[in-house]
Amino acid sequence: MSSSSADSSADLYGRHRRVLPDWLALYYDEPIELTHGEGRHVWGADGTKYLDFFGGILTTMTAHALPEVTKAVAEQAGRIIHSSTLYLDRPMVELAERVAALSGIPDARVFFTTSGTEANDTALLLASVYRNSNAILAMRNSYHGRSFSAVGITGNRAWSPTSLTPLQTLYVHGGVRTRGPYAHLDDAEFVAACVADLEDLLGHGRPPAALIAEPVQGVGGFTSPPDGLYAAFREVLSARGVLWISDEVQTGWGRTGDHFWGWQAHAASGPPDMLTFAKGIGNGMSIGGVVARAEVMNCLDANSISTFGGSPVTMAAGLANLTYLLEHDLQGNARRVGGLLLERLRAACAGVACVREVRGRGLMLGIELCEPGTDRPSPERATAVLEAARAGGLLIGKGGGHSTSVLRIAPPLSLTVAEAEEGAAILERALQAV
Ligand SMILES: Cc1ncc(COP(=O)(O)O)c(C=O)c1O
Repeated sequence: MSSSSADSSADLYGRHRRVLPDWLALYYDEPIELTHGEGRHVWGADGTKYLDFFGGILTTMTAHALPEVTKAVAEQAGRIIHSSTLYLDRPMVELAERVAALSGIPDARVFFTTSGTEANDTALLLASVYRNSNAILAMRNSYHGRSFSAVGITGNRAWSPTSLTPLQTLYVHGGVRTRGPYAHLDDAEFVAACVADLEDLLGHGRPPAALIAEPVQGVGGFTSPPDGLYAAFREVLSARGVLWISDEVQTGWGRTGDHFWGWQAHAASGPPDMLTFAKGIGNGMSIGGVVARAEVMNCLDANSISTFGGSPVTMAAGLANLTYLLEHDLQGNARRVGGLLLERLRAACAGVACVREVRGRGLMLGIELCEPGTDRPSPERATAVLEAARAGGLLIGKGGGHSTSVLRIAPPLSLTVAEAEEGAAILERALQAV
């Protein structure tokens, strides 16, 4: 079944440590080697079955080993694996048509990449050229990827190892409602204070090309801005011609339940000028991309390609996955089962002293942990709960920016009610144990 016939997972870990970078994040004291999956479950090399509440960091959107996707990939691989953007690529055109129609962006053009990072890099390039400015506004606590430009605009120091960046970034308040200098204000006052900050920032330096924002901060710990904040920002920015880039890498494809895209929760401000996507669309195959108004997308006057972007095999996976997602209304399932799971988790956490907040939308739920009786984040407890959940047969994620004190729950969108109950019970026991 796996390379475990050659050596154990522990030996593999030793080899991993010798040949891969130290900064490559691995979960668990004894990291898990996954060999296969089915539906919402995965199996370790030692035969242990896990209920998967993190879906490969929100990439397994529909289900593990979904037969429709596997078949589409195998059939396309049997025809041609790669042709590059130099030749016509039918699956790419067909997926672009569907994504453009779904995006809500008028006169939309789609450019496919191989990751969320590359998608954001492309959006930043387009914005900079379109506006003739390399100044970018980004939200505090955000995460946008690991390229030089993307880490440069990532407002989460834990993920941004350099202050040297090709872009001039200005960080805007508002990503995190409950921490920072404005934590004591109510929502309306908070919005007003953040807008005043933004206006102040706009008074300095060169006019920014764009603001990039996640509708719900993902790596930052599944935090949503208060109602009205993004709409108020949009009003200030569009009056000055500053573009809005919605980073939908985590929030796209119905993940948040109520909406297909995260930006739709802030719909008063209309569709963004650009949106970037990745993760779930390929159900694990590497697809990323940018959707932009034609005028913005076509502003480049130099040739540009992505050798592997839009590759037929990944596009075939995307088409099959998207079809399944829509035909089975997995967004609706995320809303219903996610709502039940949220309720169940809130009940499980009531009275647990180290739980600061249980929050989220759809199947993007977070449990923030703190030192009991204080407001101090507790990354140690988050790690301990992660380990205890694993011991109980459940895989979850963690996040939360600098402190990594938020348990992140983001199962495949086909999660059943029974599985939600089962996972919540395991988590409840793990929290009690910690
Ligand atoms: C919101 C957001 N943007 C961009 C990225 C980068 O995507 P990738 O890891 O595919 O490069 C991530 C990855 O977690 C993300 O969460």
